[in-house]
Amino acid sequence: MVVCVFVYIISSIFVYQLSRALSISLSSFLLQTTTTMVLVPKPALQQFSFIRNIKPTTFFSGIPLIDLSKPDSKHLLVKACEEFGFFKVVNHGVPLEFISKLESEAVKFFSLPLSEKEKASPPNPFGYGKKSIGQNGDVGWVEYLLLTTNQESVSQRLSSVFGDNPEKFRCALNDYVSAVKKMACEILEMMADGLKIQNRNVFSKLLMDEQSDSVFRLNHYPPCPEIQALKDHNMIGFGEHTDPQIISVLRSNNTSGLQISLNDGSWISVPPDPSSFFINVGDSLQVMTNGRFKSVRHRVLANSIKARISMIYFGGPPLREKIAPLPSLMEGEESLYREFTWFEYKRSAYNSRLADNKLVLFERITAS
Ligand SMILES: C=C1C[C@]23C[C@@]1(O)CC[C@H]2[C@@]12CC[C@H](O)[C@@](C)(C(=O)O1)[C@H]2[C@@H]3C(=O)O
Ligand SMILES: O=C(O)CCC(=O)C(=O)O
Ligand SMILES: [Fe+2]
Repeated sequence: MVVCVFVYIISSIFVYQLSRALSISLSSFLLQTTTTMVLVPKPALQQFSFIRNIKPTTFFSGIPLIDLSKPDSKHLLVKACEEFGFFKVVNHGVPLEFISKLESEAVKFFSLPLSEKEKASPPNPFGYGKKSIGQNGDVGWVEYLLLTTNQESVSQRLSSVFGDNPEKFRCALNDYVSAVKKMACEILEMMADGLKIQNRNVFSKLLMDEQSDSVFRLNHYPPCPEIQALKDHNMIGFGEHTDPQIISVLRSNNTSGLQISLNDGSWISVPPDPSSFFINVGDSLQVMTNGRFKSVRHRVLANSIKARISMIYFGGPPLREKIAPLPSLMEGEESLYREFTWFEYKRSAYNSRLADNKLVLFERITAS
């Protein structure tokens, strides 16, 4: 009893201190972008989510590393998708020039005054967004640009933001997306080989389809100096989730923040590497492999000192495509999921919160 009262008092003091720490930061503050310092009206930090750090951030050294120039890598690839649903690739063949050109366009865009960036709002389905993620109440310490990879439709709103030279942005985007899509298809073909599937295009053809519903995203996480005062707390930049598509290809600058969840539910920090790509298995690939590959739960924590910029290509199938476990992978197993179209899944995923398990609605109820 005495212990309970003591714990209650201590935790009340802690909650009070934390809420004070957050409310102190309610006046205006400087938001630093990578190139400029701008005075912005002070966001109420209480609106953001925080997580408690159990131990200081240590980088995980066990992230599978796949060298795409080695044909043998297909077995390592399969192992990585089964164990982590996540791996890093080197010798990827994407020209560094394409990466740096798009990164500098992204930095230029995010350094614009808010009123200019907001000309490309709202982000539904494509455009500029800030703080709000999706349409169901999720928030993060992030601003972003969501784009379709369909070349013709980089929207008019973006052209107005890129004013004098929208072609430069469009060109950097097209070069980057084409190269990354090619790499994603090579990876998917190596996966199919590694899984001994006869048709090695079974996954890649979905991204190659003219109607492929793929998305591209630029995220900018400004530094948040105020979290330094919180010592054992971190602010969420992008809340935990799995990506709904088949495969996601992520590249970031040299700022940390990305974490993935392991099978035991623990979170590990991914050391940033601007010259490599990180690959996530998405929900749709989990279904097509009947759960053999795991779609990885991941999140991004805000950094107190440095801005993080990430660019992610989400390779998705055409809307009409039926998604179901591949018969050749079932080997007498029961299907864990009922068949659905990508349209159905996307609609359901986009009606859910970031952290929700979106596949649960599509699982088959088994007899046991
Ligand atoms: C809260 C949401 C944002 C999201 C749509 C959703 O309702 C659930 C999935 C989210 C996600 C995660 C991966 C990609 O960043 C994204 C573009 C996607 O396809 O699914 C986002 C969606 C979004 O930001 O609109
Ligand atoms: O910005 C990042 O590093 C990851 C963001 C992410 O997971 C997403 O946009 O789906
Ligand atoms: Fe993601």
